[in-house]
Amino acid sequence: MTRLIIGAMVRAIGANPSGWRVTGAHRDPRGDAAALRHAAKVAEAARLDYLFFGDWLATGHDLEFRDPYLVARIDPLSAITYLAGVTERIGLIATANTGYADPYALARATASIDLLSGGRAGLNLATGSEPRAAGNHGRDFAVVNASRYDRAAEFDHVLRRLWDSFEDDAIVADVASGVFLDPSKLHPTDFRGQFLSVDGPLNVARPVQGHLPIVHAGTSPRSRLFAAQHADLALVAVSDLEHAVAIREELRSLAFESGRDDRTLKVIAPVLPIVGETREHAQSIADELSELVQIAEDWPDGPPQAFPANRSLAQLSTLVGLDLSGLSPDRAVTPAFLGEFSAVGQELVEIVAERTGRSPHGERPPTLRHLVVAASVSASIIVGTAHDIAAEFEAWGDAGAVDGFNVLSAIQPAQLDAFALGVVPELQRRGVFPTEYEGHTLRDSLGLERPANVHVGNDDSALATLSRRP
Ligand SMILES: Cc1cc2nc3c(=O)[nH]c(=O)nc-3n(C[C@H](O)[C@H](O)[C@H](O)COP(=O)(O)O)c2cc1C
Repeated sequence: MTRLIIGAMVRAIGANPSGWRVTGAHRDPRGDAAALRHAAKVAEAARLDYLFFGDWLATGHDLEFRDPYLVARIDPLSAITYLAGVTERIGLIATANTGYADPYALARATASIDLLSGGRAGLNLATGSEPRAAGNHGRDFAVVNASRYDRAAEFDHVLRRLWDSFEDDAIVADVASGVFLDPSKLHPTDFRGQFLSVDGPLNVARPVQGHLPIVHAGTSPRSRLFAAQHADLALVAVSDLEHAVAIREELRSLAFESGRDDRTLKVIAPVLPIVGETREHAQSIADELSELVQIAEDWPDGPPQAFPANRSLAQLSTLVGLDLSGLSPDRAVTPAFLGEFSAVGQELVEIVAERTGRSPHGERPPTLRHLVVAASVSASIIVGTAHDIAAEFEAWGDAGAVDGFNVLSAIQPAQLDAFALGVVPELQRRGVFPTEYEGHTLRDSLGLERPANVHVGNDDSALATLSRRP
């Protein structure tokens, strides 16, 4: 039996493109403070391991149609700092982009949050490939993009060196003698690399956790190598269980080859469960979400320029192998119509049936809209009761496909509440998720040791050479 790691991937207005349109959903980012507080309280009461905040360094009208939560959101370091003050046990992971962040400023902010939260902070190092981010930071995108993983490796090295500036017992604060600091235990960083140059030392005490747990999310082989060499949690996009097993094996062997204990690399998959009291109830929620996703044909005068091309009957036509132009998106897929579909089209119909309960042979057949949505919304969705979802999670853990899940909520707060109050107790009943926090820090929750300070037991002249080699 596997102890799963479970965190909530927080998207304040919901992770489904139409989640914000559902009655009762949080939809105005100006009210995120209350929404984030609520999410944190609910997740902590359910004993989730962490709240995870992604990031995106640009905005625009196109994002409204793709991932509306990206349009306007609280910056992740601000979010976790805020939540550190209203929670006590749950881990708090923020994303930073190594292409644009300044390592000294980031080491300082994250060490501070770790100290303020009693050792509950984690850091997701993204190399994000959004071209508009470059313009927002006065950088050349082509340069940033070409070298992003080399810079990320240097960045991780420098962060750890900065966090090691103070030995744990460097601050003496001895009232009797008047000695505040033992200067032999404060170490310069003195790093000169290809991309980064940092003198140090950092002006914040060593984080409670020594080094914050590092997360990395990506899809390319280079991303996987970076995760294997530098991360504690690898966040991977997987299509199915077999794919997940293969990716986890690959990551673990890369970690082993790079000289690590491969068990210290935890592989986490994002998943979007749609939870209902019965299977039919869950399917009706998924059905409503599909109905509320706008597709190109919803605009009588043509969709806005920024609208995604894949959310259209034109795109669906190529998948099902039929010309659907001019048809209504609400056209039912009847058995006769289905008979004309390609194999890919038939598979889409099966996905829709699994998610929404609609079948061409039933009373409520799927429509073309359902197929467009199933083809264009890429999240890994599981629809069912708490029992169904817990059983699926357990099966993935037992198959060695993942060490845990980052849980997305389609509708906030309703779906995070349903997961926390329904699925988590079911996972606990099955013995795959603990009922209490096991320790005090995020590392404790993740089963990770606190790393030693690189300066302890080392002589600094040897380190001077090391520090110049990322
Ligand atoms: C599950 C997952 C979550 C991600 N979250 C973020 C994020 O919050 N911010 C970001 O800039 N990039 C994020 N990324 C994108 C990666 O940082 C990277 O840009 C993308 O995977 C393409 O680069 P790659 O080919 O090196 O993997 C995420 C990727 C995955 C798979």
